[in-house]
Amino acid sequence: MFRATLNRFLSKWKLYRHRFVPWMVLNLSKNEKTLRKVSGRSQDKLVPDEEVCSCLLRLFWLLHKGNDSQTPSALASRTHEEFGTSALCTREAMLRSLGFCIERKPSTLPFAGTGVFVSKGVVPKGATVAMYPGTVYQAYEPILLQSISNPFVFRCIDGVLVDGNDKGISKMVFRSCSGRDRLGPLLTSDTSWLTTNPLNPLAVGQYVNNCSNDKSANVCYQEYDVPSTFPLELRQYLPNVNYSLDTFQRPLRCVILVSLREIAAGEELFSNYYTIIH
Ligand SMILES: C[S@@+](CC[C@H](N)C(=O)[O-])C[C@H]1O[C@@H](n2cnc3c(N)ncnc32)[C@H](O)[C@@H]1O
Repeated sequence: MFRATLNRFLSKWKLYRHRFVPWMVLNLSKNEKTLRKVSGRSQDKLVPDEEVCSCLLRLFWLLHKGNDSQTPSALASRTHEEFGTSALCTREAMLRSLGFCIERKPSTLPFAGTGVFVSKGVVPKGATVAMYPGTVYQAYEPILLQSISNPFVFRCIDGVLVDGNDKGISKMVFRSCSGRDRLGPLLTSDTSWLTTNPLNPLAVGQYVNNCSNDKSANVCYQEYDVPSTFPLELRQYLPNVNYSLDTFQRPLRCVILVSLREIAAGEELFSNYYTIIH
């Protein structure tokens, strides 16, 4: 009995420790060696930034066309129920612009909670399948409090952290930073990923589970720094925000999930939590 509980705790810890900031800091160099061994190509982008950008723009323009009758502040003040009725439209926009839909459902893995599945269409190899939403912290910024018991903190290769937790203090921080950065009535980030029906249907990447021996990775993480040329009116669909105002000048870091092979409808997405991205 005690042994079974201990084993359960140890296997949970093995998955969580890669998201626990003090552990990450203490194991940085060791991790990077392991990660390089696991991923083999820790430095390379699978898909060029231009391709990622054009895919996001295709989806965002379509979402925008559906929403342009409403002001950004009206969109921001929508209730969960109103988002619920528009979930169909956002999925329709995703299917039309990308050729597939994804959604959150109970994972096929026992005790793994929620996972992300392809629900319609086929994901081709090298497609932008999801985005990792959350507050972006530079390596020197304070995140210890937010990271406690938080399995959603993602570390990029340069030490930048993305907190994709949609609950508690993480949720409050995201909302507050997003409100701070709005330009008059114009929003520069999307807070609806904190609800059950994100306006940007890609913004569920934080729920992708880790691969295992019998469920190999079909997606991997890749950094995408939003260029200054990214249309201002479409920034309201980006599910990331900088923690500090002094980082407002640098390109916003987004993390996307790229398909490693063709993925059919019904399949669950799995990443490798060890994979370092660039
Ligand atoms: C970033 S969250 C992923 C979303 C999570 N499934 C949920 O419902 O909140 C990471 C956590 O999911 C669970 N998890 C992820 N991959 C798993 C796996 N292969 N087996 C068991 N649990 C897993 C672990 O609890 C881990 O700490």
